[in-house]
Amino acid sequence: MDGPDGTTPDLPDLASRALGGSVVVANDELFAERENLIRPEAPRFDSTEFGHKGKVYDGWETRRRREPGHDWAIVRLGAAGVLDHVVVDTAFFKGNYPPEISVEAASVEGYPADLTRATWYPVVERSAAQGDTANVYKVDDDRRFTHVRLSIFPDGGVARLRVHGTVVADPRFLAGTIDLLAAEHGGRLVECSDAFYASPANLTLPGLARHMGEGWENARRRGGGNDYAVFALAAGGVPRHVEVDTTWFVGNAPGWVSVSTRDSRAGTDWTTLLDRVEVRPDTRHRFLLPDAPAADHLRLDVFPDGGLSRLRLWGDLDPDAARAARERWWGLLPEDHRALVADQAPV
Ligand SMILES: NC(=O)NC(NC(N)=O)C(=O)[O-]
Repeated sequence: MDGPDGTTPDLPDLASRALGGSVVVANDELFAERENLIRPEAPRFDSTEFGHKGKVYDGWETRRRREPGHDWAIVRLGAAGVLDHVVVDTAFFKGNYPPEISVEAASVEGYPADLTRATWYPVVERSAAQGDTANVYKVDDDRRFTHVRLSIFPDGGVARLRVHGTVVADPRFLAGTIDLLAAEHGGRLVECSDAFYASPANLTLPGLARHMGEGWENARRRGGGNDYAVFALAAGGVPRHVEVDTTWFVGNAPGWVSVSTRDSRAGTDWTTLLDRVEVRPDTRHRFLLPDAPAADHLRLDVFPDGGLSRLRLWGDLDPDAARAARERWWGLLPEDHRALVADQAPV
């Protein structure tokens, strides 16, 4: 189902700090720090809070411009990918929002010091923005980008920048035994029974959860049945072991869990890898998966309900998936990036 203006809903925010994004540089941030732009949580506002430089805002805010020009900030995406839509959220910026914005994107190899010298491609033309509004802009560009540059005309404040899209991992780093479920590798939530408090997509974020709110939490189940989540793996591969982390879930961990996989490439049905097993609260469990078949989807069942903070499926890409990942990456690289890594072209 489409979202507003043909956007695809439920795609991850590639810029989010939760995925490792960073606001690398901005030309000005006198009133409010650029880093706020990519905080994962919703922006907040306290009408009574003033600091040394003026009203405190949970966002990025530049000073009133007294000369021609405009303000800008560059964001390194936590995970590179193909962009679907950008949200420029001006929440609480009412008399000081930018009336117009534009967004460009770049595909950068390595870690250059000066990102202003990258090749920047327009992905959202200069467009009107409203104050105190989550402004949504569709992106129609099939290339894979690593960075975005938000420009605001002429100046003002933006609470959050969300860059929703599909992760396309660099296949050179998908070697060896990796977490086949990780969002940063391209793993994604396909469906779930209940995300009342927080989405199961959180289970695939990098690092450990810092509190219960960073995991998946469903509501207390009052009827029959059990809660579940289905994920597409980053790429097809052979699972070695699974990590089921209930850390922070003390009074609301599941009683039992099971894990199944299937290979949609071969059209196979679900195979149970981990039969219903009892789990403990606040514990990182690891279960070996000997003789697991190749798979590209995973289903987690929790009984009867309950939350987890992380789910990892460690395994190795199979040769077909590794080849497909390299061809996809190469096909989506912008021309200037392809020229830099010509020796990496798939054979
Ligand atoms: N009340 C304000 O927001 N004023 C100014 N901004 C801050 N942060 O104080 C301004 O001029 O945009």
